[in-house]
Amino acid sequence: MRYLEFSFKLTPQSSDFEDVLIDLLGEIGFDSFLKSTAPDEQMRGYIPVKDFRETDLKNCIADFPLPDVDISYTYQEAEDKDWNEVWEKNYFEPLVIGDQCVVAASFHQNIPQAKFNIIINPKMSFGTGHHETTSQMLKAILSLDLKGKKVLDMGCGTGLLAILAAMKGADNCMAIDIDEWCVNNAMENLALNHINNIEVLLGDAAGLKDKGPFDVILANIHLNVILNDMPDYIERLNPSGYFLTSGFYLDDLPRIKEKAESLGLKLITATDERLWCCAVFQRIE
Ligand SMILES: C[S@@+](CC[C@H](N)C(=O)[O-])C[C@H]1O[C@@H](n2cnc3c(N)ncnc32)[C@H](O)[C@@H]1O
Repeated sequence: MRYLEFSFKLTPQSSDFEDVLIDLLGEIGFDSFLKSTAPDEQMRGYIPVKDFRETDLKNCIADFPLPDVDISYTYQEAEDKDWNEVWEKNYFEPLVIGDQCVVAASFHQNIPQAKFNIIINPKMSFGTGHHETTSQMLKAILSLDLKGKKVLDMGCGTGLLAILAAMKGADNCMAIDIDEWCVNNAMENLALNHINNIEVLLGDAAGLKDKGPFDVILANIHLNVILNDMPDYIERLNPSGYFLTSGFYLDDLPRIKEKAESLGLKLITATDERLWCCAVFQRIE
């Protein structure tokens, strides 16, 4: 898939402002980001060429919710083939969640071992475990007993969450993403981890009608998709089943909770890291 690579200059520069911009860009089709790691370095964002509409981007910047932040950008076409190398050289270190879970790439050396060892070749797909939403989802999955459970991972990205669920004993998992690149990358990652009980599909909530039901549904996407598609997800969730969701800010938890409660869910736990929230709900009706 052809991508555009954007460099965003935020003045003043701040990691929190970048997080807010990432959230907004996610809503207009950007699906991968590299935050700045040094003063004067520019944050980068990636969007499939087919999804880019400059008016959406201009509106997004004009409506930026924090006052006194100036945002400018430049862009160029990114070649798919470069990205694995960029990650490999600069960004992707193994993620270690205590002695429970390690996420590493096949090019890493001397990887620490844990109960669940996952290999991911991230390419352009979101979901190496390094984003606060993914790492909180991993921790939430680690806290559940998934033996024999049917799991749905909506917005699977690299497939990382579904892979951990399968390693924890889940059965008949399904992983779905709207982006063909992610679907291919997820299938590659399943093979790398020798997982053969996850079906990966291209699509969104509209394709769920004849699927499931599921005991556990995972959805780390973003606020608008979760609010909009939650009824379709929950229709496929078994009684007492769990809905684990992230991709939104802690400030938006009340909206997510209100929607979830209207669908017969009860909030069990909510965590937050660097403004990002992850919530675990259980179906009580
Ligand atoms: C924030 S990433 C999460 C990836 C991975 N599940 C993780 O936890 O790291 C969101 C993913 O959702 C996908 N996505 C966006 N809108 C979607 C929709 N309406 N239905 C299904 N997937 C969607 C994107 O392509 C992207 O791969």
